[in-house]
Amino acid sequence: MSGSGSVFLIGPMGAGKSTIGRHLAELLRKEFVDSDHEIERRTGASIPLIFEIEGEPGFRRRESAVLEELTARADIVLATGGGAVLAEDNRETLRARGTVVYLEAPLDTLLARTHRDKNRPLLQDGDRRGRLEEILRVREPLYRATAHLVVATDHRAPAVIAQEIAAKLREPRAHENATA
Ligand SMILES: Nc1ncnc2c1ncn2[C@@H]1O[C@H](COP(=O)(O)OP(=O)(O)OP(=O)(O)O)[C@@H](O)[C@H]1O
Ligand SMILES: O=C(O)C1=C[C@@H](O)[C@@H](O)[C@H](O)C1
Ligand SMILES: [Mg+2]
Repeated sequence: MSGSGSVFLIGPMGAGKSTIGRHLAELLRKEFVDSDHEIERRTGASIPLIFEIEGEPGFRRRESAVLEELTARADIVLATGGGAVLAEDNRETLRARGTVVYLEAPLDTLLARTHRDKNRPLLQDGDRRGRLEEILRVREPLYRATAHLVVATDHRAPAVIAQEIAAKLREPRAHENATA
């Protein structure tokens, strides 16, 4: 963890990174930035279209470039994309430049929260449960290894979770807990 004052939210699709991030930024009086939105803004294309044209590898290259830039900023709350932890460079950068908070939720909750959304190309059609299960199997250890703090998000409103994160961030040394 650095002294940048920035907070980076990680976790799978539907964990609430974008939603909770906005609340948290307001509470902490920091700027809120969403890396998925930033990628869309810079390319002028939606995430599904980027996946369609450039494939997942193309999207991941854009994601890493945007993360490299955004994580260098001080005093922001950053909602990362669900796959941000897949690249080792991203994991190292996140951990070194801010306090990393893993928002976790059980599979059924994640499925319910991403049920209607058409903006997540990795969860369209077919066996959504099977795909999300596989995604979690691969990523869960990476989320844990990258996080300074782990926060459960099930059965609680985003604003309440944001308050809990803000309180934890105020605890001396709490965010120094290394899970890696
Ligand atoms: N704690 C919560 N309780 C109930 N619903 C929630 C909670 N957090 C988020 N949601 C809802 O779940 C959906 C997904 O949340 P959000 O878009 O913030 O997830 P995300 O982690 O940013 O996902 P992605 O990685 O795909 O960007 C939204 O409709 C949001 O309103
Ligand atoms: O979990 C993922 O791999 C993704 C999550 C979203 O935030 C977007 O970054 C994109 O849909 C990919
Ligand atoms: Mg999001």
